Amino acid sequence: MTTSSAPGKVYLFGEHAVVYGEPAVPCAVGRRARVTVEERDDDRIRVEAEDLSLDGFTVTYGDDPDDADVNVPGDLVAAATGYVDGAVAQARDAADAPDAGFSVTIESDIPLGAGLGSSAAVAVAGIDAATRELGVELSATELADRAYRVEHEVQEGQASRADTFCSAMGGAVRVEGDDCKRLPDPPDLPFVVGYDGGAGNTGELVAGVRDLREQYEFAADTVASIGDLVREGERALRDDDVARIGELMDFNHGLLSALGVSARSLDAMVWGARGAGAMGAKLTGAGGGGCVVALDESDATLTALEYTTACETAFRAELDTEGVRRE
Ligand SMILES: Nc1ncnc2c1ncn2[C@@H]1O[C@H](COP(=O)(O)OP(=O)(O)OP(=O)(O)O)[C@@H](O)[C@H]1O
Ligand SMILES: C[C@@](O)(CCO)CC(=O)[O-]
Ligand SMILES: [Mg+2]
Repeated sequence: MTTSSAPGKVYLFGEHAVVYGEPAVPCAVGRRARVTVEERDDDRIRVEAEDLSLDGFTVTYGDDPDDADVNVPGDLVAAATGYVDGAVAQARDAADAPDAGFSVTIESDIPLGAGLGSSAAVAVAGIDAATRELGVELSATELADRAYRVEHEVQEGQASRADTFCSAMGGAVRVEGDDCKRLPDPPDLPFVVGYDGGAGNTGELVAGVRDLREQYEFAADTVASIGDLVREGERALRDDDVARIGELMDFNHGLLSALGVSARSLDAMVWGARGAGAMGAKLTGAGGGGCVVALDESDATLTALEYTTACETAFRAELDTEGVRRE
């Protein structure tokens, strides 16, 4: 039996634009998905996940999708297992064990579909645990690449390397196309996260921006403007200028909102944070619902979010400098 964990992330800047080759800077945070894998005597996959919004599920399936033994409504099986299935396929490929069967258990404190990179964390930790269970040790770079391939497939070709590279490496990273690098650990960024209890579907939200970008030149210009903003944000990071980082986060939220990926709840939390004196606040990840990230050294934003109707829970998040971890 083998267990690995990997962190979730928040975006300082650049989500969605990074899918079209612009730069992005996500930061790993101290919320993790833990995946335990045990090889089976048969070629079936059994997935047990207790932390899903579905109040947990157990799914056992083989190559024939009709023979799945599930305790969740059938239409949720793909949603619940897509990334795990992809991770298993990558592990079988890496270990040249096409018929390996696994029992997979997932525990996670990363809310699903909330913009904190739960899919990337599950994919990274799942590939690492399954390959090590088969006696293969992959580097963090290869794990990131294989996990990217999972997201790219599940999201039907609409994924960047940002989430999975960040989850594999930890810390703050810069991703632009295939160019992925770990940045020097940024200054002490006082992250506060607000969560509306909802979720967005990354594949659908990314498709919406793709369609806008194809339909309107000014939408493509908006995506390019996010790229310019990220390059300015990198200068602010190098200068340890947290106030300017916050200003750019505010601006980034406005551009994402123009691209249609914010939501009433996310805007309410962003304005609640700003009203409390946060240095900056923006949605994080795919959007559509889920989380916002704000910068505030005081507890004012945390308190303001707790009293914001749209916010189900608010919490502080710390930069996690460790990526995938062998438990
Ligand atoms: N604890 C878990 N157990 C099993 N599958 C999970 C778990 N957490 C996430 N997943 C998988 O990841 C999917 C959510 O991924 P999605 O990309 O839509 O959101 P996210 O990664 O949380 O947010 P974002 O991509 O915006 O950062 C779930 O539908 C499920 O397939
Ligand atoms: C929306 C997006 O940019 C980030 C999702 O967390 C998608 C991706 O980069 O794969
Ligand atoms: Mg995701």
